[in-house]
Amino acid sequence: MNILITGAAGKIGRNLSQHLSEAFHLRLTDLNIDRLHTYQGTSHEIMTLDVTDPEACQHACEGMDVVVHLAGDPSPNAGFYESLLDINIKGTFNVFRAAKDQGVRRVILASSAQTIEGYPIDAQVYPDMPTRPRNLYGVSKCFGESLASYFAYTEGLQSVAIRIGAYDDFQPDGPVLEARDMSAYISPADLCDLMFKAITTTDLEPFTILHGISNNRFKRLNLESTQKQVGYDPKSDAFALSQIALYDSPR
Ligand SMILES: NC(=O)C1=CN([C@@H]2O[C@H](COP(=O)(O)OP(=O)(O)OC[C@H]3O[C@@H](n4cnc5c(N)ncnc54)[C@H](O)[C@@H]3O)[C@@H](O)[C@H]2O)C=CC1
Ligand SMILES: O=C(O)[C@H]1OC(=O)[C@H](O)[C@@H](O)[C@@H]1O
Repeated sequence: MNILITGAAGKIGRNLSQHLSEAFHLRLTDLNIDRLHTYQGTSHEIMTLDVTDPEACQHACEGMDVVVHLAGDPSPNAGFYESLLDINIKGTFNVFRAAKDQGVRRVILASSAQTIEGYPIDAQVYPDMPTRPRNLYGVSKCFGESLASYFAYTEGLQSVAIRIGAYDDFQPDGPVLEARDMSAYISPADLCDLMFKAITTTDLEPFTILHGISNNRFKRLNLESTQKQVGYDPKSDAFALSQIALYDSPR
């Protein structure tokens, strides 16, 4: 299977690319490909891609089976005109448009827990509840989900939106996470597992929303449908990790 990854040089992209490189042929793209030099001379491709350029997106999607769209401004404080409009909104449209035009079978979108962050902190959110973003970054991810649904049901391009939570490598000597971030936490290993399953599961609906958090004792997003739809089996629990951190290395 040929897989295009946008934003492959970013925090999530570097980890995911490494994980997927054993099983698939990858076309790794980013605005800045310096951090992808380790793939030079391998069977994988490296390509500079600015997702705000529609023609370049068409070229990048040629011959691909699946697109994993990670490129974007990941900051919940990002400004609308400063970056969200061009990168997260127009860029995401360019990637979906090109994927459809070039015959890609499935697009996986890096959506976010920020699509529902406006719900009260003690509410657990299910995928079929209306979105409730608390910032314009979350709004840009809601746009991405609507776009994915449009391409799925109107244009026949299967799509999956993964609402990624607080992605991080838990460092025992790092800062203590707040309760919300622990309930929305996803470990790199769990996200890699979920992405792999989003790529390989065959019997999905045209458009699917998956919840990307770990098996945290208290969960900001409910995992039942995600587990059922793709067999997601998360192993990490931020609350357990944090107790280990608190007891093992007093801060
Ligand atoms: N890190 C997290 O906790 C979460 C991240 N996400 C989403 O996952 C995706 C990846 O996030 P991270 O890896 O954390 O962010 P990151 O900032 O580390 O990586 C994003 C990558 O996109 C690239 N990029 C930016 N503008 C571009 C453009 N115009 N064309 C092509 N590439 C461009 C950057 O060079 C960077 O390598 C983003 O879409 C983000 O919104 C969603 C939920 C949580
Ligand atoms: O909701 C969250 O915790 C995360 O969501 C996101 O989409 C952001 O990119 C990341 O900076 C946040 O930490």
